[in-house]
Amino acid sequence: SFTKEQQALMKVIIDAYNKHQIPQDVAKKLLQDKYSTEENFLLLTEMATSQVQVLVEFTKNIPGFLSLDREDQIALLKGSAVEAMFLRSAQALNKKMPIGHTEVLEERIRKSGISEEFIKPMFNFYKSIGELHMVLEEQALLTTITILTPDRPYVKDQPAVERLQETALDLLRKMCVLHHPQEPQYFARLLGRLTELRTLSHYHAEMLASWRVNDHKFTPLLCEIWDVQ
Ligand SMILES: CC(C)c1onc(-c2c(Cl)cccc2Cl)c1COc1ccc(-c2ccc3c(C(=O)O)c[nH]c3c2)cc1
Repeated sequence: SFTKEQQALMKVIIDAYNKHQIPQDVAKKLLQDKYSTEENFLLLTEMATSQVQVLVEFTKNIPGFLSLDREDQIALLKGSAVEAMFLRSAQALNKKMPIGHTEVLEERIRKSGISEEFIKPMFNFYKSIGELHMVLEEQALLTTITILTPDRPYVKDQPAVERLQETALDLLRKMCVLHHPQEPQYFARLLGRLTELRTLSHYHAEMLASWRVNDHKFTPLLCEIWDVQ
């Protein structure tokens, strides 16, 4: 059973997760009929930029986040942006998006100039997330826990971040027991995805480098959060 504080925390996180979504008009652009590698890259850049804005707004709603040292807030956002976007794009690809959206997003990711060596682990991850059949609360808490990772580069007050992350981990553990009573290992499986996210984050740094070699341009927001250009 959940304490009063845990119920309040879950409500705040779920409301923020539902409130901060990519605007429909941006998501709809995925359906336009141009499928060149260039066009796919431009659309994905627009999605990522919109997703980062959504991520910043969501993060500001995490109880305790705005009380952290300001520079640590930036370090946590920069350190978790790629992982949070893997989780969000995984949920988009696995949820029954409006007809055709899922296939279109997958198609554009596969044909955006990402080399095959990264496509494989990326779509294995998407599949492994889909197989978990997470409920919304688990998705929102897993994203929260990823953002509140204490050992990101340049975080000064790690214990303060640890305390916030532990609160979210306690809540996620109970959520897993509630929604997956037949699977005592479910919580451990979810945390295993966080390890896979770190690996993907390293692949992503190489993806960025290879896009840049081919003179692909990113938006100012992405350049800032990914320290490129
Ligand atoms: C700069 C570009 C080329 C880039 O670089 N690395 C990655 C990238 C890639 Cl290719 C894969 C994983 C992570 C990253 Cl950062 C990307 C593209 O990133 C994204 C981010 C997020 C979405 C995304 C999210 C939600 C939804 C959604 C819903 O919620 O209803 C409906 N449509 C959605 C689309 C798509 C693409």
